[in-house]
Amino acid sequence: MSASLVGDVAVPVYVLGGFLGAGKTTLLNRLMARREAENLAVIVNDFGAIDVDSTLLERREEDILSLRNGCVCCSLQGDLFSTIRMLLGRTPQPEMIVIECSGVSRLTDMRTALMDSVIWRHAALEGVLCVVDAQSLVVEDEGVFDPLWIEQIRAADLLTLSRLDILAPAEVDFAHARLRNIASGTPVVDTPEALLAHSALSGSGGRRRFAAVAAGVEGGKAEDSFASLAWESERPVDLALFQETVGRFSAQLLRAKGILYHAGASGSPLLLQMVGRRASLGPAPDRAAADPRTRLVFIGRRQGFPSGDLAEALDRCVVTTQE
Ligand SMILES: Nc1nc2c(ncn2[C@@H]2O[C@H](COP(=O)(O)OP(=O)(O)OP(=O)(O)O)[C@@H](O)[C@H]2O)c(=O)[nH]1
Repeated sequence: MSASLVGDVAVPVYVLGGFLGAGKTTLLNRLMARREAENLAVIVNDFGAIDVDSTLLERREEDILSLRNGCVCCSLQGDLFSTIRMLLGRTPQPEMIVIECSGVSRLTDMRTALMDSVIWRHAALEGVLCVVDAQSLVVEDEGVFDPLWIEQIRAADLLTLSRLDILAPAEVDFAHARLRNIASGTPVVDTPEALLAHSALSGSGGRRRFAAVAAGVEGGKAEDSFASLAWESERPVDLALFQETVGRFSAQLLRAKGILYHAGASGSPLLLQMVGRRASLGPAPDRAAADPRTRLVFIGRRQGFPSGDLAEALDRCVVTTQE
């Protein structure tokens, strides 16, 4: 790294991780809304080939940098370092860099990557935060928890639960208890305010703690166990047929998201969000109109991922004649 590119004080870096659809982007939006005045830079990593997350972030475009089609913890590590270097070369430098990992990033690998001796001196990892879907903690059997999900939870300095708003009080207690079983001793905070006040995110304790908890993890790249399909269309889709198609494939998918242009009466773009079997179609953010095409990403386990069949079925949803 060229000395002329960097300042004297290391820029703090925060890693935001969590499994597919856990609520990372939602939380980031909430955190950024509370730190509006600051000169934050956000690096968003989408596992799929289409960048959906930066469309969903309510922040000035120049603050958000997108890395897609892989994971920043492994295949996109070189791109991550180049992006951090580029940010450090800005005048003024960002006050803080937040990296939103893809849902299949291994957080221990992120720690190791960011401990690179040169990067560390100029962009210092202050804390790793993991968002955990409380609803999954409540409804899933412990035996089916994904090993990557467990790894992400255990690698974090700080945990936060999402979807508490849709759980009953007893379920919230149950989710907390289950989380303590997986990662006893790691602090858990429930609100953005508490998160921002926490030492692991305020620069007062993260680095020391970080050094203490860094640990190796066996095995190949986490992303090798997952596959994604990026599907785009210039023409609108038939909404009913699309919904039926996604429903049919949902058992083979872990996550789907993106912008949908349909042939319905209003024609305004929709935002698809599917996490596990839970799917919703709501109004797309205004900035989606800058790129008036349907652009969707589907993610599942590599084994048995229905890439070809799903792409063909989606192609059949495209409206070819005016009805
Ligand atoms: N009710 C409720 N819904 C939430 C909460 N957090 C996230 N969601 C919803 O869960 C879906 C996925 O949220 P995202 O924030 O996009 O999740 P993500 O972890 O960024 O997803 P990936 O980057 O694709 O892994 C969206 O439909 C959100 O609106 C929450 O605290 N409560």
